[in-house]
Amino acid sequence: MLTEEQVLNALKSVQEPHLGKSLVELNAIKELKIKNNMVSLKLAISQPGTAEQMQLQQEIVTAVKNAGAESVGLRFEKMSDEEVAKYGGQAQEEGASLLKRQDKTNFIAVTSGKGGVGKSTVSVNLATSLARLGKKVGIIDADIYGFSVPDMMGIEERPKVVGQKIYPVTRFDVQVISMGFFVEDNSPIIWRGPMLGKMLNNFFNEVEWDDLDYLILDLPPGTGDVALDIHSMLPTSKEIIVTTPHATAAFVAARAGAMAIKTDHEILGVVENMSYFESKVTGEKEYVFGKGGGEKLAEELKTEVIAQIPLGQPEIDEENFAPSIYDTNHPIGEIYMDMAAKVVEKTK
Ligand SMILES: Nc1ncnc2c1ncn2[C@@H]1O[C@H](COP(=O)(O)OP(=O)(O)OP(=O)(O)O)[C@@H](O)[C@H]1O
Repeated sequence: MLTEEQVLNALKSVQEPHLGKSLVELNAIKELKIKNNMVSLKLAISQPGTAEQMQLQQEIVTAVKNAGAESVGLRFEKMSDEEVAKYGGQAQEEGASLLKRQDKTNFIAVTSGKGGVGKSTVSVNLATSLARLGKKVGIIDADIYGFSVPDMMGIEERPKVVGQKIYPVTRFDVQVISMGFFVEDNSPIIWRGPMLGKMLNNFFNEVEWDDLDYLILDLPPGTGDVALDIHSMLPTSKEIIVTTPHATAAFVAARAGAMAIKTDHEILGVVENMSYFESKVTGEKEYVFGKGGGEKLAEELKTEVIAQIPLGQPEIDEENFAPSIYDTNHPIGEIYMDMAAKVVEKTK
């Protein structure tokens, strides 16, 4: 069994990037929990949200894993100015980077255990509905293995690039950035882990986001590298988990949820998609994919079901073509508006 002492020992060799002293020497470890060899750490550093933090994260994870940890969850906070001054550094000026605006922007990661359950559909409709409620909203299509947000929202243009800066495309008052904007002809991309994290980091730092109340992250399904990257890059991000009502789907989704719990991320709720089919004629509900998966998952993750979305398709609007966006007067559009209102309530 891994002990606190072993973890601290391992961290003696890791230096705070801006102060040039070890994390232990700086008293930077504010919280250390170990459960079944899974380590969770809270650290105070002088300049959170910089590229150096990414480097530091990797060093910490490597060191603690080498000491015997199975997984390492990290949270960062800003060291007090007094401490920074004491250790010989200078407090950093507030910059424009999104990662430094975590107090102003609510980051909401939309995840699922497996593909095809409607995670992207939920993400784009949540984003659009929040914008319809008057919120300033952005969305990052981080589902690098299957980016679909531009198509779903009917976006044909590409972001403007001026020098080093990328300007998101705005559609339905939502600022949109997708991996799909940066690959030619839908060609399949094979991403290596570090490249992926780097790309995401660019999305946070090099995209000129306008003010944002909400940034929705459409993550790849599962509990892989990207989910982990997001968890450590955005300590304040909250999570919505999408599942279908099928028991197996809910079981797989529970794993994605377990990751959020392990890394201390708040789960805003479960969305059960494809919950039922409602007959337009009789109004009768048919539970095509089973029943109760969302409820069961919510119970397991100690959260609630914030929406049950039936099977259905948006009306096609030739003028304003967006194949996956529901209108506010569509019954499913109304469900999404209710869900967005719940999200606003929960993130107040
Ligand atoms: N409630 C629904 N009723 C009918 N079709 C739906 C519903 N939700 C999603 N779909 C359809 O199911 C397919 C998969 O949805 P979507 O791409 O949103 O899933 P995903 O979980 O993001 O998948 P992936 O991880 O593969 O990107 C799409 O064709 C979408 O239009």
